[in-house]
This record gives sequence, structure tokens and C-alpha cells, in this order.
Amino acid sequence: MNQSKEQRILNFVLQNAVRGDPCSVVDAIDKYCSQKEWAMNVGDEKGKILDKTVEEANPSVALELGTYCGYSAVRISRLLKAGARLLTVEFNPEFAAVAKQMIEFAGVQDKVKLLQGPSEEIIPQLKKKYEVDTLDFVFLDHWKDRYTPDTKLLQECNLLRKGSILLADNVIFPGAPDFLNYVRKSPHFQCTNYPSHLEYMQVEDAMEKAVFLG
Ligand SMILES: C[C@H](C[C@H]1O[C@@H](n2cnc3c(N)ncnc32)[C@H](O)[C@@H]1O)NC(=O)c1cc(-c2ccc(F)cc2)cc(O)c1O
Ligand SMILES: [Mg+2]
Repeated sequence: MNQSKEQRILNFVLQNAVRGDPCSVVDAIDKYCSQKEWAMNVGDEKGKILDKTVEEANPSVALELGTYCGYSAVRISRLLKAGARLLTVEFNPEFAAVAKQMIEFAGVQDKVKLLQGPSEEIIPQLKKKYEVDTLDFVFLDHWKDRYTPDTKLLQECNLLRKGSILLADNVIFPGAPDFLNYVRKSPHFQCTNYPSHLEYMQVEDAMEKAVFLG
């Protein structure tokens, strides 16, 4: 049975990155996906916006929706302070299996908990099953039409606190128009747009930061 693209990306990392070095894993994925096969990682240009937002949030507890191969899970967790943790949610079992190996190779498995399943099922479990009080940072990078319902779900589950930072990928391409509409119109969010480009392409994209005001 021939390999999937995600398995080819993982193999390239295993052969070209340094075990236990998250930066080398991020660089290897970017090298493969810009030179060999495009893939839907957030990439280095938008990754720099992600880095700055994570540093601003300096989260104790972070959530990622849409792990894919683990590129942004490794990118985020490399910036976390001692004792901080990232919960990342992926519902495709093949992608989750690749991400698990990517996270372990990068040496960030003690900071990252990969939860396999759909976000709409997992979010309501975060408090009781995963001992979360509130989330300091949320990276939305899953199905673009789930951004709005899941943001509402995070609010309903009392998982956001005054100052919680949401960052959404792809608000221009593939696009998340209803999410932009929702957070920009809501009195509970202070929004900032960061124009950028689609990973590994010259297509316009952007990220949206939405700070919860309580
Ligand atoms: C949605 C994917 C990312 C992952 O999210 C998981 N997922 C989904 N829904 C859920 C859930 N409800 N719960 C948990 N996980 C969940 C999935 O299985 C993928 O692994 N991301 C994208 O589709 C994506 C697509 C593009 C893109 C750009 C130009 C094109 F021509 C084509 C595609 C760019 C990007 O930057 C993306 O991020
Ligand atoms: Mg994305």
C-alpha cells in the first residue's frame, strides 16, 4: 500500500531533522512542502505571526484545533514556558498518527497532548476530562466553517477568560467569512487582522487575532 503525503512528510523529517530539536523539525517540513509537495501546514510566513501571538499570550494552557501533521503543535510548544501545556485536537486518525510521531521526534511530547476526535465533542470535555480551567491561547486551524460554532462553544463552556487570545488561520483563503463577521461584530472580542500569504504560495491570506474581553 503506497505511502500518504503525510507519511512522506514525516519520513523526510525523520531523515533530515535532528531528534529533539523542534526548530529543525519545523524547518524540514517547510523545506519539503515548499520544494517537493504542498501541504496545509501554517508555514513559516504565517508561522512568524503565530510565534509572536504565542509569545504575547505566554500561555499556561493552549488549545489547537486541527493538528494535521503536527507542524504548528511543534511550532507552538517550542515557545511554551516550563510547565505549560498544549492540547491539540485532530479528528482524522491517519493525520493524528503522523502528528504523534512528529511531536515525539521533536521531543515536545511532555508539553503536547494530542486528542483524537472532533473538536465539537472534545471542547465540552476539556474542563472535566482534561482538567482545564480556562484557555490562555487558542489556535483555530481546522474546518473553516467550524471556527464560529467552536468559538461559541468555547464561550458557552466558560473556557475563555478576560484576555484569552484566539488566533485563526486562513481567514482569507480558503476563508472564514462568518467567523470574521462574528468576532468583529461581537462586543466580547477585540480583533486585529494580520495580512499574509497562503503557506508556500503567493496567494493572499490572513490571520485574525480575537482577544476575549469577558
Ligand atoms: C481543516 C484542515 C486542518 C486539519 O483539521 C482537521 N479537522 C477538521 N475539522 C476538524 C474538527 N472538527 N475537529 C478536529 N480536527 C478537525 C482536519 O482533519 C485536518 O487535519 N485545514 C485545512 O483544510 C486547510 C486548507 C488549506 C487549503 C488552502 C488552499 C487550497 F487550495 C486547499 C486547502 C489551507 C490551510 O491552511 C488549512 O488549514
Ligand atoms: Mg491553515
